[in-house]
Amino acid sequence: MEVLGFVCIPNWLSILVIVVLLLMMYTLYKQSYFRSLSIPGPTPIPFFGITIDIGRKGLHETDLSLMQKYGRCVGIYLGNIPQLLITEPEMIKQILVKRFPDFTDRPHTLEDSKFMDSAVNLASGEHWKFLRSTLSPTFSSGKMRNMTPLISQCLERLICNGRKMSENGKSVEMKGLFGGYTMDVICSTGFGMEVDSQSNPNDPFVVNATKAMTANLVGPRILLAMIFPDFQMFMRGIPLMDKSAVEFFIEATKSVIQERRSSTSNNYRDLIQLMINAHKEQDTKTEGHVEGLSFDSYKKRGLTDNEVLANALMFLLAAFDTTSSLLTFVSYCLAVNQDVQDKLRSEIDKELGKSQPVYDNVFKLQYLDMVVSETLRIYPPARRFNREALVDTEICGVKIPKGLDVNVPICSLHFDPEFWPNPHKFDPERFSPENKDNIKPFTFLPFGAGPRNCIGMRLALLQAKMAIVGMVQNFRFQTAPDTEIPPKLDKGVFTKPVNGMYLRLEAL
Ligand code: HEM
Repeated sequence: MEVLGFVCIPNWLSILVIVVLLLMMYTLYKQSYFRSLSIPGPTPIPFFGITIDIGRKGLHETDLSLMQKYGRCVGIYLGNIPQLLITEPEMIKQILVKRFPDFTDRPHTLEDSKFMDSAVNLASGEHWKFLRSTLSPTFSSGKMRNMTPLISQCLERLICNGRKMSENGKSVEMKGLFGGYTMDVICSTGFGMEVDSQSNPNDPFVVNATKAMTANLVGPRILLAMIFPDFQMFMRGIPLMDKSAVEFFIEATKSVIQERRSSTSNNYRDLIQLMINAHKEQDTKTEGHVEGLSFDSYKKRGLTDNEVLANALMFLLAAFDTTSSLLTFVSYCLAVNQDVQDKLRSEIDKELGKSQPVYDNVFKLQYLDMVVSETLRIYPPARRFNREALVDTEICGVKIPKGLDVNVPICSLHFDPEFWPNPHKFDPERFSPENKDNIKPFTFLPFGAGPRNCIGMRLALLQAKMAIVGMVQNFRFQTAPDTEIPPKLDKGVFTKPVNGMYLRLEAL
């Protein structure tokens, strides 16, 4: 191609320049979204938005500094995907509770395969309503009480393992120890399976759960989806989660289902049995989500095979890392705050002595609840959750267009000095009966809020509280020379110690 009659540019170069120009126009157009809504936020880097910042500083630091600089309602771009970050309690309340019908769904940005759309955490509209109401009874207080003996067995193994590991006086890696306990609880309460992953950290359940949780968030699939959100439908076949790990869990779940269907016993009380009971023989080949199908029609249709599998997998993934992280950080906080540990041990001694923690006594321990709450404030296992605006709307004077991905950055809320004086200080007294009423509603959200909050909250708290009581009755958590203080944290969505959590367990 000739330019001005004398400069000759090769055709490939002209095409390249045109493509680059078109891509620039695309990204500039996408990244002008918040300007037109007059929502403040950082100037995005073309194509990447603020992803480079997140990669460098981590999600926690990035979210915190954005709130400090731009206020409680910030517009950011994940690549070219606009996301609204909200830390204004009144807005959060409106979105999660008061105007819930306008924000029922989670956005399908960076979504996984079609298969996982049938999991309750990703499902939408009437389909979500049907799944949530079918699965919710598994987490009722009656069901939790029935699950207590199963959890007690796992706790006995935890204590026994703690003793073995601490015998040589060396430090113990707590995330691994509690990971095994959490996995055992999930397998027995979710699948009716006895798995001793605590004695065997190489147990395939633990290995595959860890693999499945480590979604490749810097892989080409994610980068392309962030830069070209309009073309996501062409990327859906490429799974986010490790394929072999997902296949492992699908096969394990299928064999439990097969066993149960051929069994005549009706003694099973776990999640998988509840789902099997909600499965109807007719129409099992229908895809999970059916456009336009009403709640009543879903109920009539029953759970499909895919829905049973997807929700079994979700149950495992949602429960494993979150609950084991909570336990890991509680043990760390008790080791570096010996006065708090002493006070907790006194409460346990006074209320329970050496008797076993069970459903009816752990929820009565007030100081235990204060310690767990303060740990969840400083180390919320999940750092963000989100909703999608289903209509064009306005909340507290902010225009929110249909389709916008609205995020609640939990850490920013939990570290806001206006709501939490001296926010970096570990102080369970913030949650004492006298102080609790001063906590501003919607500023403490480790489990989210509203009709779409964490479905497993009660189970997570039960198994975590039982484990803390059991451990404090039998050991003193102590720091060791290899304890990292403060722990270096993972930069992603989940709060975990990057270099493990090494503590000494002094047997009592
Ligand atoms: C300490 C442990 C846990 C923490 C901190 C946690 C935190 C959260 C958060 C922040 C959300 C988003 C809530 C919202 O959008 O309002 C959530 C949702 C969810 N969690 Fe948990 N979770 C934990 C344990 C569990 C367990 C044990 C299970 C399952 C047994 C579970 C299953 C789910 C599911 C299915 C959802 C999606 C609910 C829906 O979309 O309807 N979680 N969790």
